[in-house]
Amino acid sequence: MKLIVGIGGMTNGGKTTLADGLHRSLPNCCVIHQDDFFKPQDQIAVGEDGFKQWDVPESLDMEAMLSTVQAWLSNPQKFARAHGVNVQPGAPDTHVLLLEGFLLYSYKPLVDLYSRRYFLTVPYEECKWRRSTRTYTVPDPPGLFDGHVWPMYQKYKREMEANGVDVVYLDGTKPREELLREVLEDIQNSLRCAAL
Ligand SMILES: Nc1ncnc2c1ncn2[C@@H]1O[C@H](COP(=O)(O)OP(=O)(O)OP(=O)(O)O)[C@@H](O)[C@H]1O
Ligand SMILES: NC(=O)c1ccc[n+]([C@@H]2O[C@H](CO)[C@@H](O)[C@H]2O)c1
Ligand SMILES: [Mg+2]
Repeated sequence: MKLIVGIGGMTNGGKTTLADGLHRSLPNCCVIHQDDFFKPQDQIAVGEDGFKQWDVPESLDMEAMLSTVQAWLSNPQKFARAHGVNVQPGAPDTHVLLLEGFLLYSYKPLVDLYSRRYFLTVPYEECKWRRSTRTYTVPDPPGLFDGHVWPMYQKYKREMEANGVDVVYLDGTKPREELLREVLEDIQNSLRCAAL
């Protein structure tokens, strides 16, 4: 049985933290990080606002991300081994793929492949504060959060809702352990239901 789970939501909602926790807790579980599919810096458009447009789907090579998902789908055992995930010999033949990223539900060819779509959010002030503590491979220039990151987040979330994408919202201000427990139980339930 194969289950694809999306850990999506806003920047600094806690997606990578949650995905890492799930990865450690679930057997035969692989993770694909959307941030690994950013195009090189010189291919990122500069908007009329003067900011590099990182937070739009065009900044990501989503075809490459889809190919990676297809490689997992065609042979999850082989994919797991190639990515250093121990395949449990005696365990039921159950494989989970976690996709983790900030624009998971805006790319049509992927959107129907998820068995479950989570969406982490925190309030604006918390998001802005957490972001200010981070240094990305290309550090945020002054004003990027309010000028680009936040408006694009709102735009693509509105679009997702208008398209009727079914997501489970998670409150990213809850303690890490609580979020992990909640989502882990939910995934384990899905696995049990799918096995019936
Ligand atoms: N449940 C939580 N409560 C408080 N802080 C958290 C929680 N989860 C993660 N954090 C902190 O918030 C910051 C962002 O976490 P994380 O990197 O997991 O988020 P992300 O959604 O993957 O962000 P990015 O947009 O950079 O991919 C980190 O400093 C992390 O330690
Ligand atoms: N990983 C990167 O190459 C990169 C470069 C510049 C900005 N970002 C930010 O990452 C966040 C998603 O995790 C987005 O909000 C980008 O702004 C990433
Ligand atoms: Mg992250």
